[in-house]
Amino acid sequence: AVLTDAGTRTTLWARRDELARTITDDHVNPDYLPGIELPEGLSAVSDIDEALDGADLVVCAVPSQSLRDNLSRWNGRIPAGAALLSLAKGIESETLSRMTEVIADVTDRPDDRIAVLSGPNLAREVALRQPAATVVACRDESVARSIQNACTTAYFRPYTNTDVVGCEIGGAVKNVIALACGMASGAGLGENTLASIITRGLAETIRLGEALGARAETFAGLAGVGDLVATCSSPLSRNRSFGARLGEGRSLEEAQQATHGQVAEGVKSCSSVRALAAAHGVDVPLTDAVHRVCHEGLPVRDAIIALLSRSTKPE
Ligand SMILES: NC(=O)c1ccc[n+]([C@@H]2O[C@H](COP(=O)([O-])OP(=O)(O)OC[C@H]3O[C@@H](n4cnc5c(N)ncnc54)[C@H](O)[C@@H]3O)[C@@H](O)[C@H]2O)c1
Ligand SMILES: O=P(O)(O)OC[C@H](O)CO
Repeated sequence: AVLTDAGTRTTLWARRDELARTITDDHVNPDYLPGIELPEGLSAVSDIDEALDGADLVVCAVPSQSLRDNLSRWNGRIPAGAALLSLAKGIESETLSRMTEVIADVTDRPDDRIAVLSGPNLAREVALRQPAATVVACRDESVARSIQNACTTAYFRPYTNTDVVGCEIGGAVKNVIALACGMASGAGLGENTLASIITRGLAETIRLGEALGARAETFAGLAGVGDLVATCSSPLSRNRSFGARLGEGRSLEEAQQATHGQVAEGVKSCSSVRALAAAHGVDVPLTDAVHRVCHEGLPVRDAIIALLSRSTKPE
């Protein structure tokens, strides 16, 4: 919708033909964005060849853990000169790869044709055309600028950056920290706790990002603190809502069922972020606590006690 509003001719690919037809003919996506009118010029198809035909830019918006599988099926059909843009915010479980690394691995394209878009961009608010800013990052700044041009509208303001690693780590780790905020909120805790989690969550994001080669200042920007605050504060966030259900005492299975098939990326990425941090000798106590609650059955109350009983240290 943003690309179409920006004047960029856009074809959406959907797996279900029926949904593709509803988007093209009725300009709505009732399962995911009920009550929102999509731009008239936006069309959708279920045939991947039709979607990719003549594309200059391929925007990958499937969940992180399915990107490799989808891209492998699309690979031979992506036009040779096309740039690829990732919207996904996660770390692949099996390989601990960032999404642009998965794209490079599968498509064998150079880094300067692969970009990421990340920022405080809750889908429903963007689709409602509420003002928001974001970051388009690519190692080649001219590619980032051309993608910026392709998606700038009166309500959507992208900034460019060349720090791909920082933008991707910011996007993946904020989902894990939003789960932690949801857990605290679901357990009945208030704003001091949430602000402490957000701030210390940012500290561990920066530690991990710098260890991976990111620039610290990226985390002070939209793809860092911007997205972290939006996701940790909003009831629209699937990650925060998922954490809140766990904080209320529901099981992982019950929390999963309540998502109605939508993805809360942090549930899988908490384990991959934790493993990535361990591989680089980086301490990520909040991520570790989220992993233990989600995957080792640790009650939220015990996770809070464990976090607060660590030895004290300078900020
Ligand atoms: N929703 C947001 O507000 C938002 C904002 C910015 C970035 N993102 C990121 O975008 C990515 C996609 O999230 P989303 O919000 O669209 O998730 P979603 O769960 O709302 O929708 C995912 C879409 O992908 C499809 N899908 C699911 N599994 C698939 C598979 N194996 N192969 C192909 N398609 C599949 C679903 O049918 C659905 O259309 C995530 O990494 C998310 O973090 C989401
Ligand atoms: O709904 P969430 O938790 O996946 O978050 C959506 C976006 O990433 C916010 O920028």
